[in-house]
Amino acid sequence: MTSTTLPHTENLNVTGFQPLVTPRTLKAELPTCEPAQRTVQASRQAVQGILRGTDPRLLVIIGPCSIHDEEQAIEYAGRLLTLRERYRDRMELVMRVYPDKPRTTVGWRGYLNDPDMDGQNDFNRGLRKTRELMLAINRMGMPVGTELLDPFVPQYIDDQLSWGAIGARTTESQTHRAMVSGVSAPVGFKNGTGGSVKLAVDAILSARKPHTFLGITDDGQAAVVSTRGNPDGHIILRGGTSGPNYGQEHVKAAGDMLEAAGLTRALVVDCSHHNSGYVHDRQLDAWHDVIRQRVAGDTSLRGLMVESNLNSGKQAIPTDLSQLQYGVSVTDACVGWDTTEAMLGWAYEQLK
Ligand SMILES: O=C[C@H](O)[C@H](O)COP(=O)(O)O
Ligand SMILES: C=C(OP(=O)(O)O)C(=O)O
Repeated sequence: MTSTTLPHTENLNVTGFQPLVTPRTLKAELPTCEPAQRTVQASRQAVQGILRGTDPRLLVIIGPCSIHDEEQAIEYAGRLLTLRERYRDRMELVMRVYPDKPRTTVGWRGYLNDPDMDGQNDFNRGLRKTRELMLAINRMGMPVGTELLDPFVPQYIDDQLSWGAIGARTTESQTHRAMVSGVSAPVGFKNGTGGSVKLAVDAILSARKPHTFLGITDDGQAAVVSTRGNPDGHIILRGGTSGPNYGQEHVKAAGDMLEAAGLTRALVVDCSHHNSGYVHDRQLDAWHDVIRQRVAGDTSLRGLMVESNLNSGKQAIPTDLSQLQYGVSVTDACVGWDTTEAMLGWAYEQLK
């Protein structure tokens, strides 16, 4: 067979390649600064201390399900910062800044993937805007936590993260476990969507070890990446298809599983997702229950996650983006600001 008659066998389903900005270029355009670095360093240490049991405070990761508007995110960060400072002797507040969203099937994949919400998927602009936003929030003094989904992304924002998460849909993925082994901040693994906590325990064990995998360098060169291992992996209980898993029996079972694996009995509970049945106000049930368990003496409960926004509920993304409602989630429904304030104030009193 001559080359002209060879069948075409590659890139049959690929429609394009576009150059990606390098991490070094982006960091040169948006360099970190002393106030941001101080926020990150202090909060990482606080989170590590809470997870390792040397800091008795409660970790609270709270904020919108997804970011879609930087001005609203900054307004939320400013309000949360006031509460962070007010409650800092009993709680370490980290803001959920989630620009990279996993989807069950398809849907808008977030500010990092499609910052203009127009289906153009301008990743270069999304990465720029994401780094710019995280830097601005850290500069204010508000620490940032995010879900790490696309394996290239940490190279662009690792220096801005106080805490990271691997989502329920990717906790079992070897790629994500290996990626976490190189992340500079503590990272929580959600239990699987089916409810399996074992997946998250396996993920912690894997991410603690050194790994070698394929990634990119700061210069955007494809590379074989070698890592040291991340000692601060932990479980995030988020419920599963069979129901919530924040009750006492589930918390005990997860703690026992960690202990049997030789790991610290340290848990974060996500009040949202299957723990709220995706009904935003039901996050309060988990919030109250878990804080009561902790106050009653369960020291394995180190942290809580809440999906909260300026305004409550959720909205579908309209074709005409000028119709978007201000401060309302475009992914999962969130509690609004008044509820957020009341939840944190109540917890502060209970944690006396
Ligand atoms: O946290 C947000 C969502 O639960 C997650 O991105 C999955 O969303 P979907 O089931 O609407 O695709
Ligand atoms: C997608 C999220 O959660 P989960 O992975 O638990 O569905 C999230 O926290 O935004």
